[in-house]
Amino acid sequence: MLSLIIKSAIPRYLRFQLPAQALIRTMSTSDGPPSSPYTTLAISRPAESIQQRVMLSLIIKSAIPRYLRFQLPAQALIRTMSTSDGPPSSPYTTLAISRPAESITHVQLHRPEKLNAMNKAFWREMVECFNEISEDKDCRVVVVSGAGKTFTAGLDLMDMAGDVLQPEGEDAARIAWNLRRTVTKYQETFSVIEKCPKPVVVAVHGACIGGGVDLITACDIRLCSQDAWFQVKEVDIGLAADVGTLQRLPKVIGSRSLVNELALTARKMYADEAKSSGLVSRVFADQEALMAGALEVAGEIAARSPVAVQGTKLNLIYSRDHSVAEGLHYMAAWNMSMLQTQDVMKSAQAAMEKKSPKTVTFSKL
Ligand SMILES: CC/C=C\C=C\CC(=O)SCCNC(=O)CCNC(=O)[C@H](O)C(C)(C)COP(=O)(O)OP(=O)(O)OC[C@H]1O[C@@H](n2cnc3c(N)ncnc32)[C@H](O)[C@@H]1OP(=O)(O)O
Repeated sequence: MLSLIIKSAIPRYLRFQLPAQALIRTMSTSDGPPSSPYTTLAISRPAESIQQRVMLSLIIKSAIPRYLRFQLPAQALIRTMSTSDGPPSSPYTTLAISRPAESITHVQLHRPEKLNAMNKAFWREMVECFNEISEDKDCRVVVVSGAGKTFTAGLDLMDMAGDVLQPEGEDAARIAWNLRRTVTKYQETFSVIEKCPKPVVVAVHGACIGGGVDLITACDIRLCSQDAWFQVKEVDIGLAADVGTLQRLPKVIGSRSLVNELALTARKMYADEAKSSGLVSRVFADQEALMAGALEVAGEIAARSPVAVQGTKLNLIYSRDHSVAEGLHYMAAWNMSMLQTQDVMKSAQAAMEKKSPKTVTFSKL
């Protein structure tokens, strides 16, 4: 029961494996029953150690969502967390999460010894992570990168054998249904990036293979280092890419012929061609410059009105998938509410005073 409470109390992407005890007694309200953030429910923990109280108090202060929180400071201390079996500073086994600067969340693919190949945990954890980020008011922009010598080697060919090669089911219909479920589930792993209202900047170094291309085409801004290469590898392993590349890449790269060539031949595309074709917007000399560049772009986004930024992302994606007339119609409906934000007045005033948007304080969204 308590483990259920703590699991729901702290966003997973900011959480690491907590001891079974939760610290609920530390919370109190003036107008409700003692030891509770509620007015109609009293919550208590009959026994707990002081150590647990101190540790959990720190975590709760940094990460607890509003519905279980009572007047806490708005600090997020992601770096203080660690797990025994995953990367440092992360509640996940395949992702390392950090906050390199205010309002920026860095999600690093983190299985460097396997070239960040996408195993079953990865497909699940990305969904959990981005769903948390979507709700995290302290995050305005996300940077995605890969740990180790390469961005990602794509689908984990060892781990996926069961799901893909030996799907369960008593007959063809049931096998097919299970496969459909699997593919749909994996599609969500990258669709969550697109659904996340916070812009996602991806920084690619080294190889970006198969599922890696699916991932980056769901991101909003793609940057790479000079050593990066991209490969729509799926035909080489006997399948049609099924988690986003065939749907999104044609909307990213202008040339349909080039998309077809890449997807049908699995040839590698190197950084310069990725830039000239529009797959990436900038190429940096090396990984260090790439990460500095990605964080700089993220910083520019984070400094602007989150109402404006998130509305821009949502409407760009909507317009990509609709006619101009439909996009304009949607935009008008969007801005009939969003133009009422204080952010317009604050930003316009800063512009009139020739000040950077970085000097303006915007409320959380
Ligand atoms: C429902 C389906 C959903 C999604 C489908 C997606 C489709 C795809 O992603 S298709 C693409 C699949 N990936 C590949 O085909 C790439 C395979 N890997 C390679 O070709 C090479 O590893 C390399 C990327 C060219 C790098 O070569 P190298 O620098 O020589 O390193 P290695 O020694 O080969 O690898 C180091 C280490 O990583 C393991 N590894 C690499 N790739 C994968 C992978 N895709 N799956 C699992 N493991 C991988 C490799 O085995 C090595 O591990 P050791 O334990 O050290 O042996």
